[in-house]
Amino acid sequence: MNDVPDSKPDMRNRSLRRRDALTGDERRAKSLAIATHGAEALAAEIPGKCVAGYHPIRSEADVGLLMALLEKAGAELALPAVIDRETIVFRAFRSGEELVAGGFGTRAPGEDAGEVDPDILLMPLSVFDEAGNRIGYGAGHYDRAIARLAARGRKPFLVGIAFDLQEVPSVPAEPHDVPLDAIITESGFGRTENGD
Ligand SMILES: Nc1nc2c(c(=O)[nH]1)N(C=O)[C@@H](CNc1ccc(C(=O)N[C@@H](CCC(=O)O)C(=O)O)cc1)CN2
Ligand SMILES: Nc1ncnc2c1ncn2[C@@H]1O[C@H](COP(=O)(O)OP(=O)(O)OP(=O)(O)O)[C@@H](O)[C@H]1O
Repeated sequence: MNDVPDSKPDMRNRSLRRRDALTGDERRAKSLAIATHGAEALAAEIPGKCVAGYHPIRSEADVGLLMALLEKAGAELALPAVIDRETIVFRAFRSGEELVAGGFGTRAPGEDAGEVDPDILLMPLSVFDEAGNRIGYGAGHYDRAIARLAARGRKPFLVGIAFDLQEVPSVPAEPHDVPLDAIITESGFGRTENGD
């Protein structure tokens, strides 16, 4: 046996291969369960809060229904838009509003939508562990957005969104990585040790 730790890209590739192998029906059923768990856990504290979700790409969990439920519970919504290779911003959004190409295959509100600082980030994950360490797609977009919000004194509640099959025993954390406060999968909503 060897004790060499897995590289982040290897862990990401393996996890994304498992996620890609889900059927459309499985993804829809699991996304529905994620919406139910997320709405139940977050609805009470949501009125007036700004929640940034995402428009799914590749085989990501679809948080469209969760966003709509949170909007109904009183949330303002936002979606990320890529403005350059290193930077995403969050733009205000209402369910059903038209979106434009948002970079990297994503869809986002256009430039005329107001830029907002979210209170809650629903973050798509490639890989995660129980402690709330995560790997995204490797661009550092979310890490930098969180650092930028922190520099303005904002500390959004970070909620990872993934399927159970994306969990691993341990994700190697680097100094710039900010751990998740909570994780929602099809089996439930769980706060991590950071999210108390
Ligand atoms: N749905 C969704 N929207 C999002 C993100 C996301 O992860 N998911 N983002 C999260 O930051 C930002 C966009 N950044 C992205 C950065 C890279 C890739 C991507 O697919 N990159 C590589 C794959 C890398 C790999 O497989 O190792 C590619 O282009 O193929 C996608 C989005 C904001 N919006
Ligand atoms: N706060 C930051 N400031 C500057 N560079 C950063 C910051 N956070 C991450 N980066 C850079 O971004 C790159 C990708 O980081 P990492 O591998 O952690 O991506 P990731 O967590 O998969 O991406 P994401 O945050 O978009 O989900 C790295 O080269 C890293 O140095």
